[in-house]
Amino acid sequence: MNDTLSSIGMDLILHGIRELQDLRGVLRRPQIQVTVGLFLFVLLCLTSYAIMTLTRKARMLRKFPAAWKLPIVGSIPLMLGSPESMSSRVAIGTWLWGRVFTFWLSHIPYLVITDADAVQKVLSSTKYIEKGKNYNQFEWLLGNGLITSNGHMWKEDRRLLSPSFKYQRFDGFLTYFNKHSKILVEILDKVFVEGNSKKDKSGGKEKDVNLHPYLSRATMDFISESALGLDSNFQSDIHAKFLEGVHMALAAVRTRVTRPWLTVPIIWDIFGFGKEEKAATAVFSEIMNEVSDPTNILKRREILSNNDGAIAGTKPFIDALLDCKSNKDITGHIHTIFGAGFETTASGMNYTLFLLALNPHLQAKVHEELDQVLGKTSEDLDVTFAHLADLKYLEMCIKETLRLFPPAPAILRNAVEDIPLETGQVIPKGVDMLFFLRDVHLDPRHFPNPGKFDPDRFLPEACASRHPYAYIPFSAGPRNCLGLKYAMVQMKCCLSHILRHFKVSTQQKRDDLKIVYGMVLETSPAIELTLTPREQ
Ligand code: HEM
Repeated sequence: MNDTLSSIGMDLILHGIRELQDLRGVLRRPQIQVTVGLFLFVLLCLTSYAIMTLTRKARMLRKFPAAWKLPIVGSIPLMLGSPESMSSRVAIGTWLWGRVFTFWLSHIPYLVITDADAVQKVLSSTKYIEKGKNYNQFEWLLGNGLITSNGHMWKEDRRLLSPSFKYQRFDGFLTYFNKHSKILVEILDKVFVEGNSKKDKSGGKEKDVNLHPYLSRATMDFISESALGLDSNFQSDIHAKFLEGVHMALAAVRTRVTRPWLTVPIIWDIFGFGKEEKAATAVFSEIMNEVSDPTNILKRREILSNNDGAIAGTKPFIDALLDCKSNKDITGHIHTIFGAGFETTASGMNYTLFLLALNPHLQAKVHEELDQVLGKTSEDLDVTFAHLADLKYLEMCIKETLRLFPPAPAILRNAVEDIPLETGQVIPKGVDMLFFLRDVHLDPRHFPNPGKFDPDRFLPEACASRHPYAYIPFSAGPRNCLGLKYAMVQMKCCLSHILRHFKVSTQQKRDDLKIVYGMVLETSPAIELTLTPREQ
């Protein structure tokens, strides 16, 4: 009996193999290959057409204007082109389809939002605080903490971190900001005054210099000491490799953001991006492991218990974190604060200096204010909170800069439920919403002649009558930037030191620069400036 069964089984297997061989033979014929290929293609087109038109999401999204789309690839062809042209393509999209439109990344729909009313509807709500799906690719920089977390975890983290970002706690931070700003001024003095900047070969004139790396290193020192209470001395050259790594990794993020079809892991690796990205992020991780090493945390605990090394009144972020259950949690939060806090403020300051260089008459007003508030002499002076409160025009210049060059150019949210808009349209549950902050800021309904650099837009009376969500460089609502006040104090303090000592000029024009949307807003080419001592 068993023999009969096994021989039948054997026959069946042999029969199956023969059938497969026949099928392979058939499939080898070119006509059949073309037919099967065509069949699969049509099937794929029909499936993708069905997803883009018949699903619940698609039917609800039909109420919104939509970017042109094709079966299978969706609106991806509109993304082809250099990363530098992405910002102008968003602007063209806004012009063609309005301030809320749908964009299909293959079969995945996104809603691009740059309308202040729609922004307010989503960002002001405590319900719509879930981040979009794409944040995991930023984990190397931002850690696995507040910025990338969702739901219950986010609420816990926000509750834990919020007290340490209270304005009253920043008194001590000013000590750090003053100390490292003075070091920065000394370094810049060497670069520009002691002739270390390269001469322009053609005219023998001083060549403009990219200040961004100097500003980044200074902001790393600010954040390092504010977070840990320990001086990591990033402005010395030891960490030069680190910035290189960060900028390489940011370039990889730019590629990911602007060419999402490359980010399928296998394609990413085949094109060699994976290797490059790993090498770049490894440099950053190395530094992160060093600064947020548990031994540093222990050292900080020791300083606090001995109370001998801490600057009086200074409470670094880590003090608020020492209640965390594990050192691993503390390390994660420190990583997030670092990642969020250095490139953003370095960019904000670089763009402010650039726009003041292009507008010497406005720069003169800043200098006048600095002379009035801080005194004309170049004597060593620490900027205090009282000074900062009086530096109103400088603050208006920074705010206007963040409107035109918001360092964090875009944010993502996921619709955890249907979101009805005032217009009658409903954002369907599950769709990712993409907010381009610079494009929100360039709406002429809220900022007439939007491209013009005009700090007076931030006079109190002008702000009072403006739409509350027309200006959102730090995002807005319950999930806004926790470091907003910290960032403003830090940028004002550091810029007042730089501008007290130097006049800033540039040979570049605004039109020479292309805006590049990545994780941080960049320009191509990089901004280059010349600093001249004011006392000369
Ligand atoms: C000019 C400087 C800065 C700008 C323009 C800026 C902008 C932003 C934006 C737009 C977000 C929202 C991100 C999103 O929803 O995806 C954000 C979140 C955040 N920022 Fe900033 N930021 C700046 C500086 C800082 C600094 C210096 C720190 C820390 C010291 C910081 C800490 C954070 C944190 C922790 C979050 C996450 C908040 C949450 O999800 O609850 N930021 N920032």
